[in-house]
Amino acid sequence: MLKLKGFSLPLRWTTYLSHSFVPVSLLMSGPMMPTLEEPLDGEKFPCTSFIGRPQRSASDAFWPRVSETVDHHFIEGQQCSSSNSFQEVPAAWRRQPRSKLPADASILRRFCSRRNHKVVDNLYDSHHFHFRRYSSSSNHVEMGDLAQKFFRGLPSYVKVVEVGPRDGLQNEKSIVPTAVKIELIQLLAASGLAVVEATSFVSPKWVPQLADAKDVMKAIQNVHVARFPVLTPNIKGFEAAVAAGAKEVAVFASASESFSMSNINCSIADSLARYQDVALAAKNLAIPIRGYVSCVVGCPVEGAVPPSKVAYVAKELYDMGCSEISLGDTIGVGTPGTVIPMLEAVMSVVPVENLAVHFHDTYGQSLSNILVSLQVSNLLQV
Ligand SMILES: CC(C)(COP(=O)([O-])OP(=O)([O-])OC[C@H]1O[C@@H](n2cnc3c(N)ncnc32)[C@H](O)[C@@H]1OP(=O)([O-])[O-])[C@@H](O)C(=O)NCCC(=O)NCCSC(=O)C[C@@](C)(O)CC(=O)[O-]
Repeated sequence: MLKLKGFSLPLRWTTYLSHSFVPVSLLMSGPMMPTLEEPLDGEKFPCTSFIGRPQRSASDAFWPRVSETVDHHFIEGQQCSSSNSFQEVPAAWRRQPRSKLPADASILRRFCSRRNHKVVDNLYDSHHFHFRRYSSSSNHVEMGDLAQKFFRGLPSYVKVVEVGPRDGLQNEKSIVPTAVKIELIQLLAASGLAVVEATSFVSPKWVPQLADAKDVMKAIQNVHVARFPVLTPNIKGFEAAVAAGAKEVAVFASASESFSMSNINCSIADSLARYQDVALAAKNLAIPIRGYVSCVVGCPVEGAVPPSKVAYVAKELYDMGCSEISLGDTIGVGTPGTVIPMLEAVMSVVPVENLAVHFHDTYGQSLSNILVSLQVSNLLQV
């Protein structure tokens, strides 16, 4: 919990990376693969019963929650969580809750500025740190060489898209005051984050938490240090977003039919048709549009999702004009063993420069998934 303007802000950080991927075809070879573990056994992931619930108006009606203690934890000094998570988290995959979370705005500032270095810089800093540590000791010269070889396989540039104010807050039951959201966005931007996904122009009946999207956008119009894309599920949302001052939008499809129905109340095909309209309108106004694909490795209802389905949806979004396709492990069930073949399939149809990854940390796999994604994207550059 963060306290901002006297309000306890239940932040949920989502890691969303966009970076220069490089097409790769020989991904499954290498000594790493046999040691990979799956957090869940079998084809089916744990099911939730939220599909087909008559009551969809509550913000958590389609996103099952985990308890606060499971949900909030830190990985390498960052608060990570998954808003789109299962209720049942296998005990073996639970992490210890962080006992001391930042408690006021000044701590949030420190926290935010540290996060500015997260994933991009934290990832690299920690790698460099390990490398220096190993190579500074004569006992570890060999390890230094190994580390050097290993980390040479990472891209030199990674773009981070912060999605906390949107993805982090969208499932919170208690409505976060608009002023708190605005301050959060301002602080994130002030910390140096170049892209902060600010809110969603979705139906307030489906996501009451973000019903103040217009007011939030209005209040950040004078913040010029960052870009503030917003989610738009249809042309109505797009028009409202543009009227509110949005200069970038994102559409969100799914690789799972069940999830598509549950999330946006239509089939994958219908959603793609809707997004065609949004993409056309965005093109006419020269507004950059990004596309998410949800459930890229697993769906809470359908279980494992075939990489070919992800590739299909990603390609459709790319072809209609999405300049960046974000591949979302919506429920955090991905592991390097499932993420790599998925990336391989998508990279065979969408240029790697146009891909991004979005991992939830439900089972503590997000950092390893990010790492393999970076490695996969850079493999041909090594
Ligand atoms: C898509 C709809 C709108 C379809 O919802 P629907 O009920 O099928 O829509 P409808 O066209 O029948 O309209 C119903 C009502 O909603 C209104 N409406 C219709 N559109 C809008 C709009 N844009 N903004 C405001 N209001 C809207 C519309 O005007 C009407 O109002 P009424 O006449 O009943 O008063 C709904 O299902 C919806 O809003 N879903 C959004 C759900 C959502 O935001 N989910 C979380 C997104 S996160 C995600 O998907 C994953 C991601 C991106 O994080 C990556 C990852 O982790 O995988």
